[in-house]
Amino acid sequence: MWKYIKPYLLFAILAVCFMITEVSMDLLQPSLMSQIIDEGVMGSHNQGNPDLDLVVKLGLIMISIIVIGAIGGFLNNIFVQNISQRIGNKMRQDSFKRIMSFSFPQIDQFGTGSLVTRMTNDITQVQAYISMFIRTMVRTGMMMFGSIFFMFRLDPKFGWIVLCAFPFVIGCIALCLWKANPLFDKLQRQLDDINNIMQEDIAGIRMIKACVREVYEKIRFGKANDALIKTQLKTLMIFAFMNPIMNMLMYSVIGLLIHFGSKDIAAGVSSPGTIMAAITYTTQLLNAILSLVMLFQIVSKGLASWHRLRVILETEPELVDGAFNGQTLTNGAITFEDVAFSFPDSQQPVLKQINLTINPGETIGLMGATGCGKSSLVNLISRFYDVTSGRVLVDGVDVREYQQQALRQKIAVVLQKTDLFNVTIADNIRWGNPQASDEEVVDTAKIAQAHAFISETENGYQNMVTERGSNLSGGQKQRLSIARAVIKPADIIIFDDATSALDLSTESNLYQALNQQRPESTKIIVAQRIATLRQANKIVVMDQGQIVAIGAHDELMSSCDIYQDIYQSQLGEEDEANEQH
Ligand SMILES: Nc1ncnc2c1ncn2[C@@H]1O[C@H](COP(=O)(O)OP(=O)(O)OP(=O)(O)O)[C@@H](O)[C@H]1O
Repeated sequence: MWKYIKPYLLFAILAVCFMITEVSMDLLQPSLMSQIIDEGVMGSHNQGNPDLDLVVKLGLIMISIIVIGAIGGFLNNIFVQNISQRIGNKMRQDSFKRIMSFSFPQIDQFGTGSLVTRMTNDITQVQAYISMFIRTMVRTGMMMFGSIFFMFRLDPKFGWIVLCAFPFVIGCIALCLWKANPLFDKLQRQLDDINNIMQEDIAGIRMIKACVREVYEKIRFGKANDALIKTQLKTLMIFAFMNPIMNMLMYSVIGLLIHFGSKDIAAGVSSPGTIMAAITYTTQLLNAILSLVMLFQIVSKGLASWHRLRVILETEPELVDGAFNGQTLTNGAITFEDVAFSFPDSQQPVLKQINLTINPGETIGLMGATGCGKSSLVNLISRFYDVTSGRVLVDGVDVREYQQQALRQKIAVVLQKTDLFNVTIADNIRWGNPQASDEEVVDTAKIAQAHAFISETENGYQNMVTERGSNLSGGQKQRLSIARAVIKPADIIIFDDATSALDLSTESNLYQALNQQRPESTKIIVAQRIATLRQANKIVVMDQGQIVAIGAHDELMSSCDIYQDIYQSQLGEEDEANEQH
């Protein structure tokens, strides 16, 4: 936390100075008021005759004090808000940067909902904590000590009455915080749960409606929401007890002050102004204690949130950058050397003994039953995950030795799941290469077989894509994702089941155009359909995490049983594909 506060230390000191000014002015008021009553109105120094000149003079001083106090409070507020907003902003930026450097398993470990809660709600809590701390801590501390000091000055007896009430006040606050603190942690975790459900449900609303699961999801959300409300109410109940107890304590003190004060007035050793000032100081003290309670609540919440943020800020990225900047002699060569891979937290090997060499410019088809490890294998090339053993080399260099950005600059990937952004079609394509000209965008869309449908839309390339591409068909989304990858000047292009929503003719045109326009790029095509892979230089057949055969279509037809079985099961499609050629 110090790291974030340090740059604003001067501002914080100034804010404290303004607050001291405000509180000092507040503390002077009751004494002045007492003087106005005793000397001005009651004329205690003028044989009982009211001194109106003194009342006007002291009244003007009092107004000046109020104005100075208000200016101090105003400036303090501006400085404090400025500091807390800037600190929150910096924390948000740092957390975002750190999250961007996390590996996929690290993101999974936190959960998207929790990361969003930490970046939003937790940062707001920390901001509130910082501003309350600077503002209320100083104000409350000064008010408490100042009020007690002035009470002793008015009459030591009054000071002792207030001091005797203090152990009860502190005991009451300590008890409440001890009870409430664990609940603050719980509240944040329950907010995580709610955010997770909300995120899943809003993103998957179409599926929820399609499966008529609205009621189930409502119940699931309701349960999480109820749990949160229950904890919130528990916390509120704890603090709801506190205010009346504090009020009771302080009114008892006021009662005692009036009791002893009236006796002193009767005995002629005190005045009504003194009693009034003592009561005002007690009220100021009560308010200070009540804000202290609030401060403790916000500090406890803020600290719980800060702890959750720290976990993000102090989590080291799992994938450590290598030193290599990606300048190689060859472009697009890939080698798997004895690679094995398991997902973190899983003992089950997903890939075993993978040995494979892919030459620059080659087109490789990757096929096999669902779940056999095809995506896992291609994910190792971009270093989305690290191998468990063995090596993956890109252009002769182990991917772990690359600077991650330099490595990924060489590779364009079209993932199985299409993610488009809420910008224009042109900008979605340009995402792969922000420097690309309008002409390049159109040329790439033509390769991806997207130009025709884009041209038919009302605004063409300037048409907005709605969130997650919900205004496009599955095949259109896939084609835009392909265009986004192809526009990137990469040596390697990976299609991970990227054309599953395209008909065979469109798919065939796409690969033909790609081979013509980008002959030098190495292409890896993961697909289930043999028709998709027939033009590949080599087809790699996988089964249960292992490579069981490598060869061209005709070779595999005569030597690989698994390939033959897949061929037989897709015979209808094959005929259609032959017709396309
Ligand atoms: N993030 C993950 N954590 C743990 N296990 C995973 C993860 N992703 C995939 N798996 C498991 O790893 C295995 C291989 O998955 P992978 O996605 O590589 O298969 P695939 O051949 O690409 O499948 P498909 O053709 O269905 O896309 C599967 O058994 C899957 O359950």
